[in-house]
Amino acid sequence: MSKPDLKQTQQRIIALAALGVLLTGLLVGLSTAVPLFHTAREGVEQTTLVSTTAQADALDNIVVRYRDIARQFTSRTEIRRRLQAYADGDLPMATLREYTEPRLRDPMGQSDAIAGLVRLGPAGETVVELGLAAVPEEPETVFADTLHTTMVVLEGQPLVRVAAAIPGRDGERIGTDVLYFWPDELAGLLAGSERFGSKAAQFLVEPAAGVRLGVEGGHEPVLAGIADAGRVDSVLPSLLEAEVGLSRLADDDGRVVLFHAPLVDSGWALVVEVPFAPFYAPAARQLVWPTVIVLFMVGLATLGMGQALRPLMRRVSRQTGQLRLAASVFDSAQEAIIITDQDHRVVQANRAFTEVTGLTGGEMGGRDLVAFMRPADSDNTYWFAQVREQLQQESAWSGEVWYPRATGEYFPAWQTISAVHDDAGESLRYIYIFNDISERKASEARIRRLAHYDVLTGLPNRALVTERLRDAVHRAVERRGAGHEAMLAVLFVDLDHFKDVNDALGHPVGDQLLQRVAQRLGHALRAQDTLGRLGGDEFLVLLEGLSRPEDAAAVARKIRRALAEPQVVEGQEIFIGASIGIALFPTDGRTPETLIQNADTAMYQAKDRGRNTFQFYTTELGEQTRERFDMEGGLRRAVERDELALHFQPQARLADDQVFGAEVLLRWHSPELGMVPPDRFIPIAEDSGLIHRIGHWVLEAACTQARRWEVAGQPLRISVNLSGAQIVHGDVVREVRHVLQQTGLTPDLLELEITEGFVIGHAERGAETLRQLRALGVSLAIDDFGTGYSSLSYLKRLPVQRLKIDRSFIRDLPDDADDCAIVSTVMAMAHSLGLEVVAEGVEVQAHQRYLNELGCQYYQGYLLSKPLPLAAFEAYLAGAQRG
Ligand SMILES: Nc1nc2c(ncn2[C@@H]2O[C@@H]3COP(=O)(O)O[C@H]4[C@@H](O)[C@H](n5cnc6c(=O)[nH]c(N)nc65)O[C@@H]4COP(=O)(O)O[C@H]3[C@H]2O)c(=O)[nH]1
Repeated sequence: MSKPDLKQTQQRIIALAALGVLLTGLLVGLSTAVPLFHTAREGVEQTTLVSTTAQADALDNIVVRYRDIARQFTSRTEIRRRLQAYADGDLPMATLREYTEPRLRDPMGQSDAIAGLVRLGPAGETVVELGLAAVPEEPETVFADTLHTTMVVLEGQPLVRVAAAIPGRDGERIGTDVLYFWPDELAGLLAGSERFGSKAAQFLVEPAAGVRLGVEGGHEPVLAGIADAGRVDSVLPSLLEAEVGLSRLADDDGRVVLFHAPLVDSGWALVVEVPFAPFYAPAARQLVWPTVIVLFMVGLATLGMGQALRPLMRRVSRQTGQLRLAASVFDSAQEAIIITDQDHRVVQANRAFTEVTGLTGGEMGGRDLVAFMRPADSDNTYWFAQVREQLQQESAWSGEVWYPRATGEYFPAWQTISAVHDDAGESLRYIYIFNDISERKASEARIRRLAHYDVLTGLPNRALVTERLRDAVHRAVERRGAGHEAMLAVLFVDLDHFKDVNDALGHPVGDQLLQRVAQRLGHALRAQDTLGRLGGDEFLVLLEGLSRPEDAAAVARKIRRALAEPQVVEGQEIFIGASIGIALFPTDGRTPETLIQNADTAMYQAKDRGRNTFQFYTTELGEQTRERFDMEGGLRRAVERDELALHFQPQARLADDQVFGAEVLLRWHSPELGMVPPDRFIPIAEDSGLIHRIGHWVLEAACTQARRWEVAGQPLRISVNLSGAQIVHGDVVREVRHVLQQTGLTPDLLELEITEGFVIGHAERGAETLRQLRALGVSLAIDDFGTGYSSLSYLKRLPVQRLKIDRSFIRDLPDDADDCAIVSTVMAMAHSLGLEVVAEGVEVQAHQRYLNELGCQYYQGYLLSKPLPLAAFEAYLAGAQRG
């Protein structure tokens, strides 16, 4: 309901209530007033009836007197005797008339009321007629009674006529006296109508004759037919019955009340006609004050009710507001809400429920919600019994359930059930509120998966593998505790030269290769073995339930065989080997961390042994690893601590021993480890990335020195060793350019040596970098030449100027035929490519001679000089110049 609607409803309620109070008040008023009015009305009516009856009696008395007068006339003995004689035929009419006339005139004259009289003989014949009188025209009616009273009009005068029978000797009628009376006395009474109220009128009615006597113009009696005065007509039946009573009439002339009372003797009746309104006005007036009081009280009650209703309405308004709020919360809530009865049957469901499930509240109405949803643990058939128990104890339950959608598919939901109790504490309704948590669960699963699985290969990651290893160790410890044998093996698998693949073919190819390797490793292992990826090109295999170390070796061989076949990635055939380190529980470690670390150490040893092989962990290996670790730490600080130094080994022409340059060789004087040979620390520097800092230092120091010699007028070409890592991962071109600019050294006084192994391993990218270096004006030499089987065609594509024959081929010259063949082949090859050759490790003159014979141009070696510190080298140079 909107706010204006609510206001309207409130106003309507107040209006209805006020109307109710008003009606009630009026009803109460009426129920009081009506009887009151009736009583008052009956009072005035009764009073008027009594007056009417009294008036009737008064009139009756007059008529009775008329009748008595008539009787007195008839009873005069002498006159009656004469009439008897006449009746008997004993007296003639004339005599009778003569005798009677004066005797009747006399008494008639004594009463003003008598207008006239007629004495009739036995046959109705007129004996005497005096005053205003006439023989009745309806003898049969008149003579039927001994005394007959009626109203007549003679000569336009209304008169009361009383006909009295004159009894004879034997009681028979011998004559009749008909007396006519002036009705003035009657009219006098009829004129005094004020006592019945203003505008009241009285009528003396002779019902049998159908006439009535009224007055006009104050006292003038008027006789008229009843039919002429219609109102009296309507009470005629009651008048004929001689009843006392009243009638209320309404006609075109208005409303009147007719009171009537009989005149007992004559059969006449008095009818009093009073106009309605003024007659009942006094009765109505009695109602004025009670009505005013009732209305006043009703008004007060209405006002009071309004006041009483106002706070009630405010409360209703508040509650309506709350209800409206609750309804809008119910309908606009994000959560699905279902209200059920105490048997968990759906009463109502909100819009969110429909949105989530696709089912409407109508479809759900009356459904058993417990049967509708499913427990999160589908095996738990008693779950709702537990829910019910908790609802009874705590009135609330929350947990995961599964709901169906309209499509039939189920989804997980987090649900809260609350029991809503009535005042008696009986649970009447349950409110189910739930959220669709399918997305949250999916992302949780995703996060769990990300946290435990490697994205690239889908294999368990380091965390999960470590966890599984921990579990396996735990199980193994328990088995051993129970007296059983339990051996575990951890195989640390590291791909050989994977970095080269990445560098040469790009990361996408590297990633695909890793995926293929993961698949092959997976196929090579049993289902119960664990395979994981630790990162980069490192994989870990966990083997349980081994009975001897050889079982682990067998698996390592299987892995090698699995990888032996070349992998084809994006059309390229890639041979990838793996170095595998094996650590065993319990001999090589009792915690996951130790086992993994020791397998890693063994893997390094396998790499050192020439790669693509496996190695069991040994205690000595552990020591080497520690030493390696210590060395890396020391090396890290070596540059700052100024522990590095350059040694220079002279290079000379074979033909005349003329020194033209020197190879720069790095030396590390570690305060902890003493003098460390480059063969030991350079690989560590490469592995740890320190090679970039160290290489830069060497380049800078060597060029600075060479520039000093150049400036001093003793230009010497220096050969600086470059590590493969510097070429591939660093920005060696920019670095060399920068150092040359910084020192001012003429570029062709700088030669960079790159090992043959590196050049072969990094065909394309390496060649490009060499071309850029060459473009700077420096010369390039391939170091350790002969160890890598470079092909002639391959060499042709590289911008190198010099080959340095590895000293391992020089050492046994000229006695070793193979070495002689290799060296002479290299010489021929170099010659055909227009490359110069430097022979390394020339220790004896036999070497020198032989090489000279082969046409080798340059050499270096102990024969000439060992690598020398700067001062010694400069002294050597000075001596050589002098020599
Ligand atoms: N037996 C014998 N040995 C001789 C003879 N003449 C020279 N040598 C040794 O042979 C090595 C020649 O250096 P390399 O082949 O470039 O081999 C170098 C080079 O690969 C690397 N290295 C040395 N300094 C650096 C450097 O500054 N940067 C890089 N990246 N590598 C370096 O360390 C390797 C070993 O260097 P060193 O121990 O100085 O060993 C040097 C040198 O002392 C000889 O007549 N007989």
